[in-house]
Amino acid sequence: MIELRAVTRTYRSRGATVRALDGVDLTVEAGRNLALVGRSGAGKSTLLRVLLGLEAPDGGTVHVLGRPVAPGRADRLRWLRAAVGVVPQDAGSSLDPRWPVGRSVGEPLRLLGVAGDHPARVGEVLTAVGVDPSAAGRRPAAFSGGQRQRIALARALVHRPRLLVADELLSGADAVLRAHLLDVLTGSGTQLLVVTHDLAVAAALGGDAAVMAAGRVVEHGPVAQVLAAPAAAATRQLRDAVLRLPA
Ligand SMILES: Nc1ncnc2c1ncn2[C@@H]1O[C@H](COP(=O)(O)OP(=O)(O)OP(=O)(O)O)[C@@H](O)[C@H]1O
Repeated sequence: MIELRAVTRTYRSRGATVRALDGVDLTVEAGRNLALVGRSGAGKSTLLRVLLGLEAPDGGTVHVLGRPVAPGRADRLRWLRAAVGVVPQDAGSSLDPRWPVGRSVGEPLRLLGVAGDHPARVGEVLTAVGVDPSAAGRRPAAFSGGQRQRIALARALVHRPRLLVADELLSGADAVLRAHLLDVLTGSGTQLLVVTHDLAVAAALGGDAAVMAAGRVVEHGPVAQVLAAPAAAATRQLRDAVLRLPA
């Protein structure tokens, strides 16, 4: 599904050089859920931007479904947009405030030229994420932050992508909403790539975890194994920081 080889991305800001990606190698087989875990600044969002063809790496290669990914004209990346649904960071604010939410959710169907009854599919996917489809005519301001997150998730799932990429979708959510969103994600039948700084979220997703630190993937394996015997210092640090309720 995903193959990154020796991917580097350097930023220069105010005279300083930041190696956001410092030789990333990552292979994700089709059908395996992945949590991309790391502290703030580890390079997770940069990796996603490169993976989604939003930004070019300075070096290395990026393939999705065996096809090379590079930034370019929208029509050249249509296959990638069809294959990958994206819930952006700050998902609740990603909806157009002027549009009824049903229009935002249905937009990928229109842009990708998906055949079928669009309003029916929008209603179906809103129901799946726990939003009453009869509210599809309202604008985002009429919904709570949590509901807007659900709607952004519906928009990412509406065209039945092969892979769903969610950047920190679960971190901002309250515990009950988080549990619900996890159920929706794991029940969607779509392969998942979830970015999180919380190993507890990775554990709840099951599947694999790839841990990033200082622009590299320092550990990658089944999440149970990563948690039981973390090989990298960065993983141990994240594991020891997971909040636990007192007994
Ligand atoms: N456009 C940019 N210009 C300059 N530096 C950048 C830019 N984007 C990212 N960086 C730097 O690259 C490094 C990696 O950032 P990135 O956002 O990928 O990390 P992250 O793991 O996603 O962090 P967070 O969890 O806080 O979103 C950081 O040091 C960041 O400051």
